[in-house]
Amino acid sequence: MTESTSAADADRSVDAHARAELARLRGSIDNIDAAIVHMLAERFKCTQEVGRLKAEYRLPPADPGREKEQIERLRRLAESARLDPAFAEKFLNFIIAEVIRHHERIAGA
Ligand SMILES: O=C(O)C(=O)C[C@]1(C(=O)O)C=C[C@@H](O)C=C1
Repeated sequence: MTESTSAADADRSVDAHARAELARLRGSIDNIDAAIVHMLAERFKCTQEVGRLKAEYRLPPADPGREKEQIERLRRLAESARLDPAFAEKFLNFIIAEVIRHHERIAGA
């Protein structure tokens, strides 16, 4: 075997290793994304019920006091999980904004 052939072999095996690692990590990412979708679907099932309850009892769609507690709790959880708390807060606010839109639609129906 020549020197250049063995260098090419080494390159190919690094490529194969990198491709295998990428495929493995992407497999886990796909599983995590699926879990997130399922968890969000369950959360929205609960909030749809909350929306119907609030509409029935003429309660306001948004509850800023509850949101403040949720954000404080989620920021603490994020910190202990080494996740950026600002990101966790933004993510929760994004979800809650969508929930409030659903509540408003239910109340207006
Ligand atoms: O807990 C409620 O009152 C809800 O309507 C649910 C929820 C949420 O998605 O967590 C949404 C809107 C409120 O402002 C607070 C919390």
